Amino acid sequence: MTDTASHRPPASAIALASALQELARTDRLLLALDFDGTLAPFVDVTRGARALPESKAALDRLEHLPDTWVAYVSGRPLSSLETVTEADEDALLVGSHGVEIRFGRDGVSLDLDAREQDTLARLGAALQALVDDIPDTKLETKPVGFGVHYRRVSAGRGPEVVARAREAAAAVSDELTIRDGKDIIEFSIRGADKGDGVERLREYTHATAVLFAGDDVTDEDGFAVLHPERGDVGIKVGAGETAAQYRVADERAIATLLGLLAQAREAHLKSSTD
Ligand SMILES: O=P(O)(O)OC[C@H]1O[C@H](O[C@H]2O[C@H](CO)[C@@H](O)[C@H](O)[C@H]2O)[C@H](O)[C@@H](O)[C@@H]1O
Repeated sequence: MTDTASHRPPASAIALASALQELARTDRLLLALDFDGTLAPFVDVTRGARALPESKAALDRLEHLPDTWVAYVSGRPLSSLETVTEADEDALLVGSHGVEIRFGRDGVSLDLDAREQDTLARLGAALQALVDDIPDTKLETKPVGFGVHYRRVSAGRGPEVVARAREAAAAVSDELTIRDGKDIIEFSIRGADKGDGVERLREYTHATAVLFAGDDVTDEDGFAVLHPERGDVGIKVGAGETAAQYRVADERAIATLLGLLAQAREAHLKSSTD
């Protein structure tokens, strides 16, 4: 097998603990975190998802420390991300897979042109007709696209939903960005990705090292822009091929790591002011 980043087995737990200790000592630390499947366990009702309390507590500690930023990088629309993260108005949020950005009180304007608005309207109509026709599917409307959810569809019928959604979308436009997620297929009229979001965050915070964690295929764009040789740390949550250096089992493991990182960062900042 070729030793490309995505085929290399992620390093051990001991190596990860040591990388986090090193990360805690960086001058300007950015945590850029995927939400669903990384901080929050999956649930049927999308607006009901919340970060595990242990993760939320660790992130609250971290975001109150000097030279430390916590950002959420998600496929969710910003409005939905604001709700589920319970973020305050200073939060750093990247929504819609990198298309929507809200850094603190600076808003975001998408300025869709007439052609984009038309494509969006026709795409919405086509996918709405589809979910109306397939029981237990649901359409999620996003500022630049739509997600067809099929978590509640009976086992084994997912591929059929995906195939029919692809077909319906293809009839509208052949220029869509298509993302297969966990029990969701998404179509977007704009093509930014989570890597763009992480890069924007890095520029905005002037971070000297970045932690990015994610569970899904779309998070691979985030791992791809990391620089491990400069101290960045990428953590894949769960199974699947990845370019991340490290892997953990689930959201609970992420909560534990965030607690350890908060402790190490607090200790480092305290020792540098003593
Ligand atoms: O980038 P993420 O923060 O991981 O967001 C990815 C998608 O998350 C949401 O859908 C997923 O979570 C739902 C709630 O647990 C679950 O019901 C669904 O099956 C999952 O696909 C969100 O609704 C999507 O917009 C995001 O793209």
